This record gives sequence, structure tokens and C-alpha cells, in this order.
Amino acid sequence: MNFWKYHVNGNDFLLVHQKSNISEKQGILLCDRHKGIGADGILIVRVHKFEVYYRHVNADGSHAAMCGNGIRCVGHWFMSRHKLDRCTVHIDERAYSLRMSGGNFVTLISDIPEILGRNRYNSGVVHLISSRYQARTDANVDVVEYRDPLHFHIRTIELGVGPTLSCGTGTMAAFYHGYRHGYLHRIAIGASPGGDNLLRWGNNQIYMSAIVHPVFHGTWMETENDSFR
Ligand SMILES: N[C@H](CCC[C@H](N)C(=O)O)C(=O)O
Repeated sequence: MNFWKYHVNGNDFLLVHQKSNISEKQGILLCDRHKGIGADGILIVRVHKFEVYYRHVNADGSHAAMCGNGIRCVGHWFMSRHKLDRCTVHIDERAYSLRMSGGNFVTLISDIPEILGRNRYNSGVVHLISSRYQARTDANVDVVEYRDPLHFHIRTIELGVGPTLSCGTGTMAAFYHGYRHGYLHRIAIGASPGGDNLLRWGNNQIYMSAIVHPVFHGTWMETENDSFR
């Protein structure tokens, strides 16, 4: 099975075609950093009538309705193959616009997060902005420090993965939370342990940009005893 390895600020993924038809068990094995290739999740893509559709599977095999870093990897994969500077990627009945410049600087354009509670947002998946480093089963947790009106730091403990080096949907939720409460300007740098995102607020949408890294393309050596590796 062919796969592509990508990362955005260290949040890393394996991109495979839907026709690879991997099982949940194989997906967990592929993401295993010792017995498999190693990744935070799997991007299962299909192209239909020049439109890109993708399903996001976390490292523990659970499904996610959105991934801000994963969708930018899918966009990069499609735009770079077809020499495009823009495309739309569909995930879970929603369509997101993406732009690419300079060969790997990819911008996700997203509606503003839905406010679910005082520190709780839906930026494609549910996020809780917290001052306490904690893992939860009902939300991704973002520990955020607003340094000044142009900079914030974020560390995320993700559902289905655990602590990651970067989280796109978390960064958007933290940016919106900071903007709403007057901690941030309409443009800011969101720094995560794995690297930075540039975020901008315009016509009621969030533009989140970062460099997408295609790391390598490979072949998974399937064997009949995959599930026993
Ligand atoms: N693990 C998350 C989805 C991936 C989010 C993150 N990797 C991002 O870049 O947005 C969840 O199950 O809600």
C-alpha cells in the first residue's frame, strides 16, 4: 500500500487513498511509532470529479470530524499534484477552502468557531481552552498563554492521540478565544511546541497559515499477519 508522510509543525500524518481500504486495526498499527510507520493520524483521501474528500482517523483508530493540520496536508497533496494554488477539501459534510503559495505555505480558510460555553468551542472538533494541563474524554484541551496582542503559546492534548506538537483546530479556537476577549489583535502568531501558525481574522472567517512538509512517500509492506505485528 502506497502512503505519503506529512507534517505541519510536527503534527504528523499518513495520507492514503481510500481504495487502500485499511481496517481500524491496520490504521492503529500504521500510526504505531515502534511497530508501524508512526503518526498522529491517518488522512484517507478520495478524489471525485476533481473534488477532494477526506476522512480523518486518529492514532487510536477513532474518527475525527476535522483536523486543521491534516486538511492542509490533504490540500498540499492535491494542489501540488495538479499545480494549483487553491482547492476545496470536503470532510464530514463540510467544505473548506485552502490556498497555497511558495510551494508549501498553505492557508486554511475556516468559519469562526462555534461558542459552546465559557471556554469551549467547536472549531471543527470540540476544544476546551484551559489553564490546566489535563486530558479529557469530552474535548481536546488547549493550554494557552496569551503573551501579547500579537503572540500566544498553545499546547494541546488531543482526543484520540494525546499531547501533540501542534493542533490546527486548537490554534483556531485559541485565536478566536483570545480575539473575543481582547487579548489578541486581528492578526497573531500562534506558537506550539512544534512550530508557528500565522492567523488572521477577516470577513468573519479565520485564515490560518503554516508550512506543510511532505516528508516521504513509501510502501507499507503488508503481510498476512499484519494484525499480529
Ligand atoms: N484528535 C482530534 C482531531 C485532530 C485535531 C488536530 N490534529 C488538528 O490539527 O486540528 C480529535 O479527535 O478531535
